[in-house]
Amino acid sequence: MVPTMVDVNKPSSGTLTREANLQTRSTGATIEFQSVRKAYGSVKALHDFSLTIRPGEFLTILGSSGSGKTTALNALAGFSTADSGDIRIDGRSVIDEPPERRNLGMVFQNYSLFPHMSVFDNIAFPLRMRRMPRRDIKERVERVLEIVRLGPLAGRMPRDLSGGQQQRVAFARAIVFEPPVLLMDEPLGALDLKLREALQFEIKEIQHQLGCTVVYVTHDQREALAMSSRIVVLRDGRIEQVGTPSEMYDAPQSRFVADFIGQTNLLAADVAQPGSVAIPELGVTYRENAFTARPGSWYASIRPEKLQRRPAEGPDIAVSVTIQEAVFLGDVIEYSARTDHGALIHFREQRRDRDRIPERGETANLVLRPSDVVLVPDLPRTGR
Ligand SMILES: Nc1ncnc2c1ncn2[C@@H]1O[C@H](COP(=O)(O)OP(=O)(O)OP(=O)(O)O)[C@@H](O)[C@H]1O
Repeated sequence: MVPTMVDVNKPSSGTLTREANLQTRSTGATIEFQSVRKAYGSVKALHDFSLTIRPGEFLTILGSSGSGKTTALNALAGFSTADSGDIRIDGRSVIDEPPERRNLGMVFQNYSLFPHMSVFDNIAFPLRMRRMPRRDIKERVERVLEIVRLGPLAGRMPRDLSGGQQQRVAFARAIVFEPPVLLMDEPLGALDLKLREALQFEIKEIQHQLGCTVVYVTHDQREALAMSSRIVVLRDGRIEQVGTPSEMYDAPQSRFVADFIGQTNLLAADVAQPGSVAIPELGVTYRENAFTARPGSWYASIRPEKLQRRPAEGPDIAVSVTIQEAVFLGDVIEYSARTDHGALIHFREQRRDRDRIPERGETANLVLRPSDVVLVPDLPRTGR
């Protein structure tokens, strides 16, 4: 699929020279999905998918296996045709255009390098397809090799590279023609954790410099939180929530998102009247002044770091627990504990010097602020 990635008819606008300062460039395109639908037989892979991605945004499509992430990306790339709806890049409908005319850079999980070409030739390929003069090709490839820190390996063949290096080459090849949009489908999925984290950082840095719009697909919520300007959570082909990483973490709008992004404690909660909340498994009832949830059944989402062993103050909620397990993670200790009302909850503490770690069977008093409890509805699965 790689040879068809580039638009041979339309050379890229800017020319990257040695003098070019990448940091001043901003070439990202606006992408609009308008009511895109796609079904495979009776499976509705994407329902009425509408989303506007802003120029230069790093937008991550996050969801579990089968939620429709790749379907959305493939519709944008042109590898599959939407059943209905429109997709626009900078206002221009691309829905009837083949992939090679959409001018998108792409990186996939399986590096898909040309095995018979050197690193240099792999990266030069999109430029040769565009019939760029030789000297310009050399300049650009060398510059991009520098960006991905592979200069010394220009002459190597892909089989002589590590997985991380191969993925850097794939990335270099995707950005060498300065596409206004870069699509990435689980690009780091095959790499080990340390390398993945290092490359996450590098990709972010480079995207900042290039200013291109990135649409990134992953099922890894940590990766989504680390990299994105905004995240779209997909569930069964529908958008469950769109927001910045901190919005998704601090203000999930459903039980599903609260559970999917980060760790949390989810406990049944009853709102008797606006402002009065009972969480029976914690044995607490409290008032929340700034609170607007309708009376009825909700879930309380409480992040583990919000539960603290400290004296209660003012309106704080106090919960008495018995420690079950303490997991030592270096700078942080993670605990599981049982409340006096039978619920298993998790809390997390920064470790300070010489802190004694409570042991299994010890009791502890945990405290949290009412504003740290996020009430979320349990939206049912909608089905396909
Ligand atoms: N070519 C196809 N034929 C039939 N069903 C398909 C096809 N491609 C995808 N599907 C179905 O559409 C749904 C969405 O698939 P999609 O590949 O978009 O999910 P995904 O979120 O990318 O999953 P994963 O993380 O596993 O790649 C799934 O139920 C899948 O089985």
